[in-house]
Formats: sequence, C-alpha cells, structure tokens
Amino acid sequence: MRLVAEDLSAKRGEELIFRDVSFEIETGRALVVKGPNGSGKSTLLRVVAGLLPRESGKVRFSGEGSQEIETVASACHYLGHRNAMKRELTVVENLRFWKVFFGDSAGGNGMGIEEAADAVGLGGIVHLPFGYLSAGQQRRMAMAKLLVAWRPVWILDEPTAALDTAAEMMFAGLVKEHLKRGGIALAATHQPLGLGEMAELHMTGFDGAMAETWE
Ligand SMILES: Nc1ncnc2c1ncn2[C@@H]1O[C@H](COP(=O)(O)OP(=O)(O)OP(=O)(O)O)[C@@H](O)[C@H]1O
Repeated sequence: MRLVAEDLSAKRGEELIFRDVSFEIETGRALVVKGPNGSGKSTLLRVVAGLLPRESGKVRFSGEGSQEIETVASACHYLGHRNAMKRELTVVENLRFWKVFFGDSAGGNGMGIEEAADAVGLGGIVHLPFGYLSAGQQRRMAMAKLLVAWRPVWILDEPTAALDTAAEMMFAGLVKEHLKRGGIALAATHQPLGLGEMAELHMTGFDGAMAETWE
C-alpha cells in the first residue's frame, strides 16, 4: 500500500502557502519534510491528515489493502506541536479516551494502555494527572497515544522537539517498529529523527510571487 499525495496546494487565510506538492510513501517507509520556518511544513502535514482543507490536489491510498480504508483521515495519527491531553485527567484516563475515540484501523491492534506507557518509558506514573508530568514526560505520553490504537500512517510535526537524547532514541525505536509493522510515517522536523537514511521532501515556500522550488 502507498500513501499518495498529488499536486497539493493549500492556503492559510488568503495566502497560498505551497502548491504542486506530490509524493508517495510505501508501507514500511518514512518521508521527512524539511524546510525553513514558515515554509509550510505544518500546513502540509495538516492537509494530509485532513485537519485543514486543501486548495487543490488529492490525498489517497493505492495498492493492496487500500480498499479497506474508508478515508485517509481515519488511517492517520497526527502528533502536532500540542499534546492533545487533558491536564486534569490522569494519564490512564487520557489514553483510554484516545484508545476508544480512535479505535483500530483495519489490519492492526493497538497496545493496551499500560503496555503503551511502558513502551514510552513511563509505566509507573499512569495514575497521575497529566498536568503533574514534566514537559518531556507529557510529550512521551502524547507519543503513547500513537500506540493505543493502530493507524497505519503517523503524521509527526516536530515530534522530538524539547526531548532529551534518551527520549529521542526511544521515539526513533517506536517509529522503526511502526514501519516494521507495515506503517508509514510523514514527519516534519528540524532535527535528525535517528531513523537513518530517509527520503526527504524540501519545502522552500514562496519567496515573493512564484519562486518556490521542490526537490
Ligand atoms: N491560521 C493562519 N492564518 C494565516 N496564516 C497562517 C496561519 N497559520 C500559519 N500561517 C502562515 O502559514 C505559513 C506556513 O506556516 P507553517 O506553520 O505551515 O510553517 P512551518 O514550515 O511548519 O514552520 P515552522 O518550521 O516554524 O514550524 C507561515 O507563513 C504562517 O505565518
């Protein structure tokens, strides 16, 4: 199966942020989106995840297994800059909410909540309110959200910003395992994700009217 984006363009407000962006990602592969601040990386990721409307173009799956997927959005996990957790609820309550809310996509099973917390190295503190956790621990728990429900596509926006080296390595391991299970990852990042050689999409944004280049 492949995630295919064809000739995407998107606006924020009245501004065209990018156009003619196309890529394909096979199962088991990751694509890293790079580019300077403001070049449209986050916008692209949100468009692919179905969180922002696209101005033109298409996002679809093709190949074996794609028929079982109703919509691209239903097959995507999106980890944005914010953690999407309620501070007042415990970690277990937050993860339980997401597990039920997302459900599993066809062809996979999410981890149990304790197992997912263990996988991000925080098994002992799931009873605490999310707001009690340190910033790095909160980010780790947000990563556990990706594990409690199976979705083949992980869309990751600066996933390891502000994490320590151990957490970066832990997350690289999670992504590698996801790819091994037949997942797909699309990640915007300024720092290496520790995944080895990855395909890259370089976004330069518009410099004036029409000066964008895509590699
Ligand atoms: N809600 C909005 N309304 C209008 N313009 C916006 C809005 N959100 C973002 N933009 C603009 O869209 C452009 C692309 O923003 P985006 O967040 O996609 O960039 P980015 O490449 O992810 O940047 P960074 O590396 O800083 O995270 C920027 O010029 C930004 O100012």
